[in-house]
Amino acid sequence: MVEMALEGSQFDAKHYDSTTQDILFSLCSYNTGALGRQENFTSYDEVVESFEDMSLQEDLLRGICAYGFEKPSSVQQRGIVPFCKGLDVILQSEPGTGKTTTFCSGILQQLDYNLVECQALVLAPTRELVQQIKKTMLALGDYLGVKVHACVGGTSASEVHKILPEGVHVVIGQPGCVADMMHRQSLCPDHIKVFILDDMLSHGFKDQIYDIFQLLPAKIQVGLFSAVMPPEALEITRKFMNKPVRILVDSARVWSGVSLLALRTARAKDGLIR
Ligand SMILES: Nc1ncnc2c1ncn2[C@@H]1O[C@H](COP(=O)(O)OP(=O)(O)OP(=O)(O)O)[C@@H](O)[C@H]1O
Repeated sequence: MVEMALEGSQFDAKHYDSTTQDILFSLCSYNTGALGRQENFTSYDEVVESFEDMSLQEDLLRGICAYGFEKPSSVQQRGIVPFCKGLDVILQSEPGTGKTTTFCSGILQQLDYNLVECQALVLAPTRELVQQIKKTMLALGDYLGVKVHACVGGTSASEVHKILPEGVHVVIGQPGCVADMMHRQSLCPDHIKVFILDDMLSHGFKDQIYDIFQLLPAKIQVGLFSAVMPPEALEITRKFMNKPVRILVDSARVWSGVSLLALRTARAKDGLIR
């Protein structure tokens, strides 16, 4: 989680260089040749300009509203609905543009709250990011009663054994810690139906990500959220994703229509400003 620009002024051209374009292009053309280029992707152009029109559960809408969000960012306008429909999603946009809120909403909408088992697994590269995602998930899911466990390096095995039997809906963690929990069978993957990689691909965790994929159920929704799309993204898409929706949002208009007050309220709640 980084400080965000209120005026959308932080566009960093290096995130959108020709390599990115090449990778997105190769994502399109994988294994299909020019004629079948779109076959490996789901085309999805819908833009939903208000949270109320996204067919979200009442209690999720209440959580979004209580957090101070009035209008979705461009990323959220394009990403929340396909994610809620269970589609695989690749979403690229710069930090601080609303990606975390997008996948948290998508997960919260799809959980079965009568089943207290881990149904969604989120991987993030750092302890701080894991804690921030947990905070957002708990805040948005407050009225739904979501149970979330953060799994970061340094958590003792006995602590994990204490927490997990009480039941969770979502586990968010650093990859080493999550892999360890799964190998020790402290975390049962049988009910996991959503798997998110948040900002993981530029951090060199490929082997751990592959390891975790092998332990997950075969039929799973995958979301790839990142500011950059390194070549590993192509490989993950080929191996593990099913006709994903691609969303690439230019930062210039990402907060268009979102009030300064809403942004300031959310930033204050996130501890980014006083
Ligand atoms: N619709 C909205 N209205 C107002 N504020 C919002 C909205 N969506 C997100 N925010 C706030 O904007 C900030 C960035 O949002 P978020 O964490 O979802 O972005 P991100 O792209 O995941 O960032 P990062 O990549 O740095 O984790 C947070 O403080 C969040 O609370």
